[in-house]
Amino acid sequence: MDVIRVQNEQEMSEKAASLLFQQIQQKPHTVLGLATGGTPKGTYRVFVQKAEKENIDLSHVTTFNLDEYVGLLPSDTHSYHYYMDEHFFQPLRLDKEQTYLPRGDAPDIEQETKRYEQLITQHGGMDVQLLGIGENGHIGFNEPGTSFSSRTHVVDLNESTRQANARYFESLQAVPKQAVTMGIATIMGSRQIVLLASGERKQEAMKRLLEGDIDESFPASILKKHPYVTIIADKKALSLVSYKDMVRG
Ligand SMILES: N[C@@H]1[C@@H](O)[C@H](O)[C@@H](COP(=O)(O)O)O[C@@H]1O
Repeated sequence: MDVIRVQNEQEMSEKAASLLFQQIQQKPHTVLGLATGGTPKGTYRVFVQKAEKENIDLSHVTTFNLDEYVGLLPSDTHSYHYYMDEHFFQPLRLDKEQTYLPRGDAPDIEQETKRYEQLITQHGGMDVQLLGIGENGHIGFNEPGTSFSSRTHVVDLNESTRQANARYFESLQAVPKQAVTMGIATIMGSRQIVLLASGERKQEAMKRLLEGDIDESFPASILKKHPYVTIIADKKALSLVSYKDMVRG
């Protein structure tokens, strides 16, 4: 894993957006794997600004998001569909046919997990997958204990994850109890992975990621087995990491 240490969230966002642009420049038909949460918002903002300013052609890009809450309509302001429309798809004027998320409102949710996994396969998998990290090491919504061989599936969200995400809802009760997420093997199938982390809230997770063992109790640890992972993290997120020699920037 290549670790790039940056000063702050802004620098993290600029570096991440640049990586995405480089990828698209090299391969206009790029399949991007996208993430939600607070962490990638800055990356999307910088990306949108640069795409507009430089009039970058994104017409051949396809996107697949990691996850979606079960039971929310795409029009629900708390859904990841809505988040992506607001921060990325609409500002970039991407077509519905180029942007995919699992449907949390599908009548047959198990069937939806299979459909989504097949769609990813049909598109040849992701070229670059953007990831955040949960405080408990989850990636996508793959909670601790998820099999490393998992494909897109339905998960019961941990109480700690629901609490961490309650800030986006009116109350903890309003946070859905389930989600559809790409599995860990689905994520690992991406040809490149870029994991972002910012702020003190992530310092324990980054320490365990960089210094701990590969274990299903900490889902992100599997990334150590991927040949092409770039971690872009700010000083605060890396403040507990003692393997300074792993860290450049
Ligand atoms: N499903 C998302 C993850 O993809 C994200 O990485 C995590 C961290 O979110 P944040 O970036 O807001 O800390 O939150 C959610 O659980």
